[in-house]
Amino acid sequence: MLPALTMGDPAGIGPELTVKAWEQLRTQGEGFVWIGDPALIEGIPTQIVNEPEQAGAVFAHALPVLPVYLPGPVVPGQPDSAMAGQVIASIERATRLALEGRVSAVVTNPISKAVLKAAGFGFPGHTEFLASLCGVPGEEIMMLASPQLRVVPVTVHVSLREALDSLTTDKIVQVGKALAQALRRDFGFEAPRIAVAGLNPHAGEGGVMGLEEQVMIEPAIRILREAGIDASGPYPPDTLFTDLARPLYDAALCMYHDQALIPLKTLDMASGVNVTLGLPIVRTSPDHGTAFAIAGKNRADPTSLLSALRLARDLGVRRASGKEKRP
Ligand SMILES: NC(=O)C1=CN([C@@H]2O[C@H](COP(=O)(O)OP(=O)(O)OC[C@H]3O[C@@H](n4cnc5c(N)ncnc54)[C@H](O)[C@@H]3O)[C@@H](O)[C@H]2O)C=CC1
Ligand SMILES: NCC(=O)COP(=O)(O)O
Repeated sequence: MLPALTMGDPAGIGPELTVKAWEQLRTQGEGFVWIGDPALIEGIPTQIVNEPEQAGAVFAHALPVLPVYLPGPVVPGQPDSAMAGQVIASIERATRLALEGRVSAVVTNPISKAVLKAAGFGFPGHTEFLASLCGVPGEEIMMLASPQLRVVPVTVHVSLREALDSLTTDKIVQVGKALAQALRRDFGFEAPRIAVAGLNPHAGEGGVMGLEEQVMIEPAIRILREAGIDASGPYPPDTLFTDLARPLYDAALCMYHDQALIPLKTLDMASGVNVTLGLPIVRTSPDHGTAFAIAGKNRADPTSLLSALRLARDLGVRRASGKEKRP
């Protein structure tokens, strides 16, 4: 079974990444089925398939496409909210196929949150939309993973002010527990070590630089530890991601989006992968966005998409073997 790769924003770098991924994978016995408008694909052969099961036999000689036709022409770098319905339909179809067990995973090309919102899309991004499509709204966890670091932000796509207001002990515990479970199930850690970041400079320095560590984060760590999870901290965020610190934990639980994503992307944006934990299906994506400024210029680096496809395969294999072992 192959993963499904969604179209993403047609004016972004998704089509070019799809072409480059096909070129790299076609001789390696791996593949994917792309759900999008074949008119976006340039320079390589495409073949329309009616069912995802046909894609494996096609992949070595053409990009297999489950078609979703756009309502008009696309200019690279110029997003158009008139395309939003098809962008969303591609994600919906991939998810449905994954829930039906007909594709091994959903791998998403980047979408523009602002463009979709302008068209009335009611979700901050894929992460929340996929949880809703899978019938588990609120259980989604966003992880960014690279060979050097795994990070999970407790609060995600909200303003920094809103992130601070919405941070609670309960939320940190909920995300920490889900993270521990995913590290066991999906990443094979028997006793995962979770390093919890502080919120304030110097993790509050004993309350001199903020009280959130004492009133919110430390109690959460205690609850996680009482639940048998190897959580520790809160650690000063400025040294949590150094070369010396990273080998000491398997994932960092961070308090807000940029606390998590800045170190990951600075260390290795090319290999970073976004993984949605807490879903009944496997979903990965590149860690970057639509990169409109370079769309259509043959400058897009497919490494992150290739990493996302590889991780989707590995997670699928691990979940399948976990199921086999259960009584
Ligand atoms: N999973 C998703 O669908 C994601 C979507 N986005 C969306 O992407 C849009 C643009 O976001 P930005 O913050 O500008 O981030 P971005 O990742 O699109 O671009 C940041 C910088 O990195 C470069 N870049 C990104 N990917 C690249 C690649 N594969 N090869 C070469 N250069 C690359 C861009 O040219 C730009 O200079 C936003 O609308 C955002 O919502 C952002 C992150 C993830
Ligand atoms: N910054 C990460 C990000 O935007 C992920 O968005 P999505 O995968 O939820 O669409």
